[in-house]
Amino acid sequence: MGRKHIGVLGAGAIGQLIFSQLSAHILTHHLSHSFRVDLVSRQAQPQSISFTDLMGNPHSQTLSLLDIKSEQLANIDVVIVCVKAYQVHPLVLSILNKVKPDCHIILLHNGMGPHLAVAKLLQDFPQMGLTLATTSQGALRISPWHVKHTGEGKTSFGHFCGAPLDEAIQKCITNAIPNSCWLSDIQTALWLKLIINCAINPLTAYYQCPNGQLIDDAYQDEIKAVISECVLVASADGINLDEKECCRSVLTVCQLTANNISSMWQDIQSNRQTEIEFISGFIVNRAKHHGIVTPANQLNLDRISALYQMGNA
Ligand SMILES: NC(=O)C1=CN([C@@H]2O[C@H](COP(=O)(O)OP(=O)(O)OC[C@H]3O[C@@H](n4cnc5c(N)ncnc54)[C@H](OP(=O)(O)O)[C@@H]3O)[C@@H](O)[C@H]2O)C=CC1
Ligand SMILES: CC(C)(CO)C(=O)C(=O)O
Repeated sequence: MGRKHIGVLGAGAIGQLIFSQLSAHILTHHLSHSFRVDLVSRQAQPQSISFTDLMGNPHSQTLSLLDIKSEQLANIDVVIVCVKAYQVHPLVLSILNKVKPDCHIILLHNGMGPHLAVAKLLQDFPQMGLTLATTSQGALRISPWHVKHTGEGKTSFGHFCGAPLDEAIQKCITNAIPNSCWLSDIQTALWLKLIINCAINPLTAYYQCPNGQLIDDAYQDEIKAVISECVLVASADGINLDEKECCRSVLTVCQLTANNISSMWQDIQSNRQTEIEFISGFIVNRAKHHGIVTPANQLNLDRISALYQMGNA
């Protein structure tokens, strides 16, 4: 096997975290003859990035950084796309003709929907394949090139369509990322994460509270209504989830991340575009497709869209 080239696309919080984990693994296990990892960015290029681990220890990672427009994209065997849900489709569209004809694409983001559009794009690239992933690791970008690992958590990967990912690369990725695994059924894991985001993100952004506050009785009716609608839509989409288990998972995440400011509340605070269209919006759209009504998710979609518009008026 020749040296496999992994490109981490998107030098944000999660992209820098995944890049740091992969490059530390390749370095400490002397695997640089088999694997190379580059962070692919559209930003000006520093020599190194800083990474603060969960214990608060600082690390400096020599950066192997490619410009998104570089011709070296043509050497990449697999790209791990770590951008916001609304950035996925334009980014993938912009690289498809630049990477290897059999390049494998891994999407790692919150929310759901972009994979369907990407799978459509891949119909014109029959040698390519698509893997989907979800993570509950936490990362915070302290400055453009300094990311802090803020929470450990599981990362799951699974095949979606096209050619499957080379097993040696799969193994390298799961060995490098703590608590990560390859699942035969990634869809159920993605739906569960989607439901957690539908329940927590819009409510914390609307009520302007940390995740832990949603444990209060005052929020339980709203949370249950959101989850109940999501489970119904998931079932219509062929994914069977237990409503009570979903409620327990949401509660557990609120407890484990009690002091977290959800990504959606952070986005609203900074007047940044949110991922609401791919969280509550995905549920509302799939519900319409199946003729199901989802007033609780529609309310969250409307509330967050209005908050974003107010912030940008
Ligand atoms: N942060 C976290 O703890 C967690 C995040 N997630 C999810 O992971 C995904 C990524 O989140 P996060 O890393 O926090 O987001 P960030 O906004 O920090 O990172 C996204 C990065 O992608 C870059 N980017 C966007 N479009 C392009 C493009 N066309 N070409 C090159 N680079 C591009 C952005 O560049 P620029 O800086 O120039 O805009 C930015 O650096 C989201 O879906 C999020 O919800 C999931 C779990 C935890
Ligand atoms: C799980 C949760 C809600 C943690 O904050 C998250 O994924 C987010 O903030 O986007």
